[in-house]
Amino acid sequence: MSAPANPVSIELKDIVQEYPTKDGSGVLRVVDGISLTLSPGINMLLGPSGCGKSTILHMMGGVRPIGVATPTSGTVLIDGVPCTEAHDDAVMVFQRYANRPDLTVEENVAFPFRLKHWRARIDAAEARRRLDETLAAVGLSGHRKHLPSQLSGGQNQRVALARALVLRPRILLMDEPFGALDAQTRAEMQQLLVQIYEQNPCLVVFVTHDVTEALTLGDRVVVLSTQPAKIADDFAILEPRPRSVTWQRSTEAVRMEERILSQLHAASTGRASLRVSV
Ligand SMILES: Nc1ncnc2c1ncn2[C@@H]1O[C@H](COP(=O)(O)OP(=O)(O)OP(=O)(O)O)[C@@H](O)[C@H]1O
Repeated sequence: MSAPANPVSIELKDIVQEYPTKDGSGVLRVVDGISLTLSPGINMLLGPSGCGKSTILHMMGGVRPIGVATPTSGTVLIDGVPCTEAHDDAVMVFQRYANRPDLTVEENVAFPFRLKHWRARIDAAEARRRLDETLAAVGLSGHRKHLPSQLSGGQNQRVALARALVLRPRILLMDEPFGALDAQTRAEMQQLLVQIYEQNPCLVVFVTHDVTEALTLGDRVVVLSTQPAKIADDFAILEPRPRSVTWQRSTEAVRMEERILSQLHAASTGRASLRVSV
C-alpha cells in the first residue's frame, strides 16, 4: 500500500449520543461512550441494524441532524482540533446516490464546484482538470453527457463516488455505499474503490452490514454492539489488497469472519441483520 499523501486523524473521545424518543417522553441512548482514533486507511465500521453507525459516521464529518445536539457529550477531534460543524475535508457517499436527474454525468460530478465555498478554493481550469481525471478514474469518460436515467445502478453509484473524489477529500465517509447493488456490481465497485484509494490514500470510514465486504476492503475493522453502541471488537487486517479468493478462504480470513460474527451475535442477542456474501 502506498504511504498516505495527506496524514489526517479523527478522534472520538467518550462520545455519547441520545435522541428524543418519538413520543417525546424521554431519550433514547444510541451511542454509549465510544472512544476511537482513526488514521488513513480503509476503516470498516460494522454493527447490527440501528446500532448507531450512521450517527457516528455523520459525527466524524461534523454533520449535525437538524434540531438535535450531537454529540450529547464527548468530543470529536479532526487533526486534534474539536470539530463542531461540517468539516471542509470530509465528504460523504451514501447508498442512495442522490444524483440530480436533470443534470448530465459531468454536471453531477462537477456540482460541488458550483458552490461558493469550492469555487473560492479551486479555479475553473483546475476544476476541469479534476473532472476529466475523476471521470476517467471511475470509468465514466464515455458517459459524460448521459443523464442518470440512462445509467445502471452501478454507473449511478460511480457518479456519486466521482462527485466525492473530485474534491480530493482527506476524509471519505461512506454509508453502505454499495448496499443496494447486485453482487457482481458490488464486487466491481469494491475493486474500483481499492484502485482509487491506492492512487490517493486518505482516511476512509466505510459502514457496512456485510462481513465479507469488511474483510475484502478493510485495513481495520471496528465492530459495534447493538444499541446503545459500544466497541465490541477492533482489529487490523494486514493482508495486502486486492485480496484473493485463496486468502478469503484461508484459515486466517475464516477466523476473522467467525470472530466478527460471534461478536455481533453475542452483542445483538440474535437481533443482528448481517450478511456474508457468497
Ligand atoms: N435525528 C434523529 N432523531 C431521533 N432519533 C434518531 C435520529 N437519527 C437516528 N435516530 C435513531 O437512532 C438510532 C440509530 O440510528 P442510525 O441510523 O445511526 O443507526 P444505523 O446503525 O446506521 O442503522 P442502519 O443499520 O439501519 O442503517 C435509530 O434507532 C434511529 O431511529
